[in-house]
Amino acid sequence: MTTLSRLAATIQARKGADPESSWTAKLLSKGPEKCAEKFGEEAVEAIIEAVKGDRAKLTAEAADVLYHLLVMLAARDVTLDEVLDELDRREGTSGLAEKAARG
Ligand SMILES: N=c1c2ncn([C@@H]3O[C@H](COP(=O)(O)OP(=O)(O)OP(=O)(O)O)[C@@H](O)[C@H]3O)c2ncn1[C@@H]1O[C@H](COP(=O)(O)O)[C@@H](O)[C@H]1O
Repeated sequence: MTTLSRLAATIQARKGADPESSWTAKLLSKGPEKCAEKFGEEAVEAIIEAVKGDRAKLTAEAADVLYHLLVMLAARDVTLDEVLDELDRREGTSGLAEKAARG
């Protein structure tokens, strides 16, 4: 199992858990909208560090982004495997070719 798939499994296991027992359970208990808002906040924090160019802070913020992305997906019952399948489907297709095909 990769780090990301282990984290996704942990997050999945937190669904329905006592909100007082874990940060993830607490966030999930607030609903998908709150999870999405939190993801947005973490993404903005990562953007700020990317613009500033601080590698260590960007690394930490990127970890927050990945965690909060997985929580947001779990809140809407989208699995990491579904996202990875979509990436697999795109593999080998140039981004430029895909954009051109869209017209
Ligand atoms: N990777 C993470 C992770 N990254 C960030 N966070 C938490 O996300 C929160 C977001 O930070 P903020 O500073 O934005 O939060 P805040 O200011 O306290 O929150 P607000 O009041 O602003 O909403 C922090 O409390 C972090 O601890 C995480 N919490 C959990 N995990 C993973 O999830 C697993 C399960 O955690 P629990 O659900 O807490 O058991 C852990 O073992 C980790 O592997």
